[in-house]
Amino acid sequence: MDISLKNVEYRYQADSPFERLAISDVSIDVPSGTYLAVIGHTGSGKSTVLQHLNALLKPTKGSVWIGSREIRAGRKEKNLKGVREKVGIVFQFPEHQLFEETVEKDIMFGPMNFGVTEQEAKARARASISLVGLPEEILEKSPFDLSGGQMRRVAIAGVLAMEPEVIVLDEPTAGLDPRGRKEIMDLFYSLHKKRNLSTVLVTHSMEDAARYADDIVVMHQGKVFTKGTPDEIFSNPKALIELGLDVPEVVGLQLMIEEAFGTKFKKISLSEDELAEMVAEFMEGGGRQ
Ligand SMILES: Nc1ncnc2c1ncn2[C@@H]1O[C@H](COP(=O)(O)OP(=O)(O)OP(=O)(O)O)[C@@H](O)[C@H]1O
Repeated sequence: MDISLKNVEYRYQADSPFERLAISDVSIDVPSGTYLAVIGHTGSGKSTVLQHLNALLKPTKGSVWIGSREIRAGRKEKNLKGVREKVGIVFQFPEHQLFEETVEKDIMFGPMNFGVTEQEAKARARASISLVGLPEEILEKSPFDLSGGQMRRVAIAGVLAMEPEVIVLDEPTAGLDPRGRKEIMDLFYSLHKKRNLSTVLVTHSMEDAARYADDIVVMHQGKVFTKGTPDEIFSNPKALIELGLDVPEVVGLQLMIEEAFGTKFKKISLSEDELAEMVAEFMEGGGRQ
């Protein structure tokens, strides 16, 4: 299922004295099966964009296509259950939304809310708990007896149990230790690859954007500043640094070497091996390229 934002504007509390323009003229495509990262400084509009992807917010100008359904500004939209079911959002700290007395009931809640039978919801709970790498026994436990990392996985299992066609991740690893972060990011990447699950990742981590995404959108002050492949985006690291963003460590190293020698590499690379080769060549040439 493709998703497409076309010239979207969104104003919070529109037509009130508290109106606030959050995003404007935002056009973003998420073709079926792609992995898109959305990066940008705090307040640049990432979460606002994200909530348009399953019609939690409706544009105040422009339109959003979610599969064959168009959500257009100024039009009353009825029955959005269908699109909400197909686009699962993992919000920041999703474990804060756990509330049932057992893990199983928590995971079953979403599917049953969308009309899935109890038996089918139970089967989905078993399947999704194993997808997130937890043992089946955990289904009988209270979510509140689990560790923080396990709670996060249970909350993610709840979204996966909806069997979405697109998954949207808002800083899904916030608050986890580095190992937990990598495990969760690898889990989403393998779901993306194995099931061709379209994935949209909102992140402050340039490393994750560079490592996992096919395409990156950089938001700045409510607009799309630039978009492209990781190689394209990070080939101009100074533009990102001027926006107050980090760059991946390997790109930062290249900038440091360039500054130290006062010369430029022919290109910026995201691969550590390529960097090692470039540095070797650079040194052989006496620090000139
Ligand atoms: N509920 C709201 N009411 C009014 N203004 C809001 C609301 N939510 C966000 N905004 C404003 O909209 C703009 C974009 O915010 P948004 O949360 O989309 O940015 P963000 O890039 O996701 O930030 P962060 O990285 O901090 O999550 C900001 O100016 C913000 O203050």
